[in-house]
Amino acid sequence: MSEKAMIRVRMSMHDAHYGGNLVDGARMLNLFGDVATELLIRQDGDEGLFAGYESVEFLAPVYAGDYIEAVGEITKLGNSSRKMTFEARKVIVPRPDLNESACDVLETPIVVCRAVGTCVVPKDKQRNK
Ligand SMILES: C/C=C/C(=O)SCCNC(=O)CCNC(=O)[C@H](O)C(C)(C)COP(=O)(O)OP(=O)(O)OC[C@H]1O[C@@H](n2cnc3c(N)ncnc32)[C@H](O)[C@@H]1OP(=O)(O)O
Repeated sequence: MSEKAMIRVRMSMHDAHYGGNLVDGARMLNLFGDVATELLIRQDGDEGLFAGYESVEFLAPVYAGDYIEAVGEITKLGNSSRKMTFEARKVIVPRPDLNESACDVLETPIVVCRAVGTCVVPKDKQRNK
């Protein structure tokens, strides 16, 4: 229906929250929020507001040092609602087993999180009618 939006971010030691430098799952929702904002700006010329998620799945662990690509697209346009799907994928991983600075680009990205959610842009703020 609409174009996709994508951001790519490296998880830092600041993002690590649990043992073994595991990153909090909420960090993926933080990325999806920025993807949603871009989708809404492209669709409506407005940042909009996130109303809610109907599903969130954490499918693989994320660690400090991983590069995460978060993508999303609008799948349904309501009057003021915009339903979206999101996917976060791990595309680069550290290789501490080789040495402290070694990293690999993954031939096949690992899907770490999927979500479906709805944002709202009130009618009077939609600028791309
Ligand atoms: C991009 C990321 C941004 C953020 O993260 S912002 C920070 C987090 N979000 C917020 O702080 C938002 C707080 N919530 C609100 O301000 C309000 O609450 C809303 C503006 C989200 C909605 O308020 P109202 O417009 O008065 O609600 P309605 O008139 O009942 O519904 C408007 C449209 O939105 C759909 N909708 C409302 N809630 C949900 C939901 N929880 N899940 C799915 N859809 C929802 C409805 O159906 C309808 O749709 P239809 O205009 O197309 O007919």
